[in-house]
Amino acid sequence: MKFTKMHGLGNSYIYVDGFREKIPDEECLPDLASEVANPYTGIGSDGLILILPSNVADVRMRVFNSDGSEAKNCGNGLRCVSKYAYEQQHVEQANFSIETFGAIVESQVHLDEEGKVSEVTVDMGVPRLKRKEVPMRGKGGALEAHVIDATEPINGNDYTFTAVSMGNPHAVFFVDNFADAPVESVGPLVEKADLFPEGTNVEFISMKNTSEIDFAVWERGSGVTQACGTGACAAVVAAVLNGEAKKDEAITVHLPGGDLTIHWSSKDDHVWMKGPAVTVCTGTYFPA
Ligand SMILES: N[C@@H](CCC[C@H](N)C(=O)O)C(=O)O
Repeated sequence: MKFTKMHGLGNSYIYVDGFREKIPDEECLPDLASEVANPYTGIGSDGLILILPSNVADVRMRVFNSDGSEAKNCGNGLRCVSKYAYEQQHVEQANFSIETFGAIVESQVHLDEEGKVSEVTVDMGVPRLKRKEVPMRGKGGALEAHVIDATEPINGNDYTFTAVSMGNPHAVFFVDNFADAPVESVGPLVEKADLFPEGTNVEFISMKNTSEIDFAVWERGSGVTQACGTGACAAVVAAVLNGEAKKDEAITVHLPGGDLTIHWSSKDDHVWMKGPAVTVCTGTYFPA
């Protein structure tokens, strides 16, 4: 199976081109994702992404985490899929659409002087804020309410966070001491809490000022990663909802792997993400 390894700020996936390659049977995909992600016996990545033809958009993206679970969205993946689709001429224009699990997003590639895609802007759509949309468990009217700076019990302790869906779920924690953010202790505990029927990605953020955010993440299905594009969008949404940042202002999110520029537009409520996409290598993988 031919593959391309790409990363967005160190959040790396193995990309398989379904326009050219026969994609393995559906039931094999979770195991394949775990296998290719393994740094010792596989290629090494945060998961697997399929680039596929679409009936409703120019390209379709499917994302599998390194534990084999399928995710509904991936911001860094969208930028890498955009670079791949443009450079491999699956699309002809610099602006095109990508089908994700349940949504269609618009992407625009930016070229360097050699005509290669260096950066990509993606319209990440409208954040979903209702408890039932995240999704989070709750009763009656609470399911319609937003979860902003809310304190919820998890495994007998109280945790305060803001919940945002960017097509996938995020629990965003503001931390005072960013260097000591409990990413590896609180991250997995919240990821798998019963409160989140589909699990959640968990972000720890700290405002440097009103236009810069320090960011660390525990990703659902992959653990600590260098970057999470949807997580960075959720962080900006959480910052605005908590009065720490403003809509329509470009916010720089400092992730472990580098910076993303995000803004939440008041015009149409859409969140926009701009950042790099990088090709690491291509090769042939021999499935077990
Ligand atoms: N790294 C991604 C998100 C990948 C999926 C996520 N772990 C989930 O299960 O929702 C990004 O850049 O957004």
